[in-house]
Amino acid sequence: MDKIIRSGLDTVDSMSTLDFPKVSMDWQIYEVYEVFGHALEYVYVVNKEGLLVGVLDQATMLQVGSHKIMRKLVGELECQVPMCLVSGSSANDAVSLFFRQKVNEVPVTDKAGRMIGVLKLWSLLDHLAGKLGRLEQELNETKKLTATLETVVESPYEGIVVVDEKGHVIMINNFYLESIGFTREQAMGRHIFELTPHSELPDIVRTGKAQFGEHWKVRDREFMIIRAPIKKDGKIIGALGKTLFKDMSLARVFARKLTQLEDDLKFYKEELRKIHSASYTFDDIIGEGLKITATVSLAQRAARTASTVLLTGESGTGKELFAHAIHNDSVRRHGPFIKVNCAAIPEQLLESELFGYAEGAFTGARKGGKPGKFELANLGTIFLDEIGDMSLTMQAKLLRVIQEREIERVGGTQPCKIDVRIITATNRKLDAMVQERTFRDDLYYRLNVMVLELPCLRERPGDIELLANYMVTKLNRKLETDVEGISREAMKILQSYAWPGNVRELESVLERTMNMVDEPFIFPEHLPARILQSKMGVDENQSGEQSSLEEGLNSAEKELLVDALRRAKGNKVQAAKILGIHRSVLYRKLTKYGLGGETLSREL
Ligand SMILES: Nc1ncnc2c1ncn2[C@@H]1O[C@H](COP(=O)(O)OP(=O)(O)OP(=O)(O)O)[C@@H](O)[C@H]1O
Repeated sequence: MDKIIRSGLDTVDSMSTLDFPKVSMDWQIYEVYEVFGHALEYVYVVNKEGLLVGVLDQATMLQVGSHKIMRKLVGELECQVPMCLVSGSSANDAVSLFFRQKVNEVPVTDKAGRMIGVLKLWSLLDHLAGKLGRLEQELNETKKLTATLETVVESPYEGIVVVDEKGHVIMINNFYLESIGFTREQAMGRHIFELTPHSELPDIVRTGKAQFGEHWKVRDREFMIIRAPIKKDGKIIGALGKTLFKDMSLARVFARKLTQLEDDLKFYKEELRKIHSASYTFDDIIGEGLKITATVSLAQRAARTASTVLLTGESGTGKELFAHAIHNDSVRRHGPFIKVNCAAIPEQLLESELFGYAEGAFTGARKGGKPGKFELANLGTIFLDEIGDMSLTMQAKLLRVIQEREIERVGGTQPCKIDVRIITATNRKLDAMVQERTFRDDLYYRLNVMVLELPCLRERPGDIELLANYMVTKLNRKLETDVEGISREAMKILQSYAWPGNVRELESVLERTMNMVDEPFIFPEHLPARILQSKMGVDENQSGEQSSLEEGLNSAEKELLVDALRRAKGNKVQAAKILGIHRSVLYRKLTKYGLGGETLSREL
C-alpha cells in the first residue's frame, strides 16, 4: 500500500497545474476527486486531518483494481465504503455508476456503522459545466476582440499583413490583397515569398529589427511601409508589414505638411532667438568722428572684460546699439541677450519681471512659477535700460543681486545662483541723482565700473552724411523702396539741423521722407518743415568760396549731361543709362540747367 501511495505521490507535482478543488482542512473525511474523462484518473487519499496522504494514478488503479485499493484502505482505516464503489470490476464501472446516480457524496461509516465522514467524488458533469461556462464567456470575449481587430485591420487606407515565424501569412487585409492581386483564399497560409517574392518580412523575423518609412513598390504602386517583429515572451513569433499611406501621393502631402511645420518651427525658433539675442555688432555703429571712435574702442575693451558697463547719453544716441555690440563681441555672445526697459514696467511688476515668481506666489500666478529676466539671461547679458527710472526699493534689490550673484523668485524660498553680465543705460544724470538721494550711491558705484558716454549727434555733424547715407540703404531694405540718395542741398540742410532726438530722429525723418518721395533722390522740398527751417542759417552762412565751388560743380554736371546726350544721340533713356541715373533725375537736371527743347538741340 505504502509503495502504491508513494508512486502516486510522485505525480502530484506534474498535476499541480490542473484545475483541482482545494482540500478543505476542516473536513474529517476521505475524499476522492475525479479529474477528467470517464474514469477516475486520480484518486486523492486524504486522512482524517484533511491532509493529502497519497495520490493514486489510473495506471496503478487499473493494475491493482480500485475496489481492492478502496477495500484495503477501508480495511486499514476500519471503515466501510458503499458497495457501489467497491463492487465493480474496475474503477471505470464504479465511477459510471456514480455519475448515473448523480451521486457525489457518499457516507463512510466505521465497522460499528457510525458515520465517520463523507467520501466525495468530484462530479465530472458539474466540473465540465463550470468549465464550459467559463469557456463560453472567454469565447464571447474573444469574438468581440476579433470583431474589433477585424475592423481595425480592415482599414481602407492601409495594407496589413502578418506572417508567423516561418513566414506564412496568418493575417492579411483586403487593401493588401488588392495591392498584391491575390484573394484571401489564395493568400492565407501561403509563404509570403509566394505572394511577394522580395518581401523582407522573413528577414524581420530573423533579425528582430524593425524598419520604418521604407519604400515598397508592388505592381506599379508605391508605398511607404513599416515592418516590425511580433514578439511573445521575448521570442519572435512573426512579423507585421503595414503600409503607412494609401499611396505615395498622400505620403508626399504628409511630407510636405511636415516640412512646412518644420519650417514654421524653425522660423519661430529663429524669431525667439532673435528676441533673446543681440542683433547689432560694432560694424553697425557708424561714425568717424573722434569722440565716437574713442567710445567704440572703449566699448570693445569693455566687451573683453566681465565688468558691469554703464552707458550714458541723450536719448537716441545709440546706447542700446552699443549694448548689443558689447554682448556680441564678448565671450558670452552665444548666450542670451535680455533687454529690460525699467521705465516701461510698472513698479509693482518689475520685481517679478526681473527675478521671476514661484508657484502660488500670488493669485493668478502661473503653475510652476515663471523665470525672471535674470534667470533667462543666465550665461549671457542683461541690459537694464533706463536704470535711472528704477525705484529706490528695486535699486536695493538689484544691488543685492549684483553683490550676491544670486536671485530669489518672488514668493520663493530657494536662492538661485546666476552668471549674468550686466549692462545698464540711462539718459539721466546718475551722479546728480545720487546727490539728490534719488539714486543709491552704493548701487551707483557698482554700476559705474566702465562708463561709456555716447556723444550726441550735434557734437559730430561730420558724421551726419555718413549716417544719413547708411540709413537710406538700411531703410530701402526695410521699406522696399529704391531711393538712390540725398541731394547735396538736402544733405546740407540735414547737417545744419540740431537733432535733439539724435540718430533716432535722423532715422525717423529719413523714413518718413522716403515713404513720401516718388523720385530717386531726396530733395529739400521732401524734408519736414521743422528741418527745412534750419536751411535759413546755412544760406546766410554760405561763403563766396562755397558758391563758386557749387557753380563749378554745376557746370561740370551740365557738361556731363550734354556729353551723355550727345553719345546717346539725343535719346534721354539711353543718356540716363550712360550716366547711371534714373530717367526722372535726368529730366529734373535738364530742367535745372535749362536744357529743354531748342536749347538742347543747339547744345547737341
Ligand atoms: N552710431 C550709430 N550708427 C548707426 N545707427 C545708430 C547709431 N547710433 C544710433 N543708431 C540708431 O539709432 C536708433 C536709436 O538708437 P538706440 O535705441 O540705441 O538709442 P538709445 O540711446 O538707446 O535711445 P534711448 O535712450 O531712447 O533708449 C537705432 O535705430 C540705432 O540703430
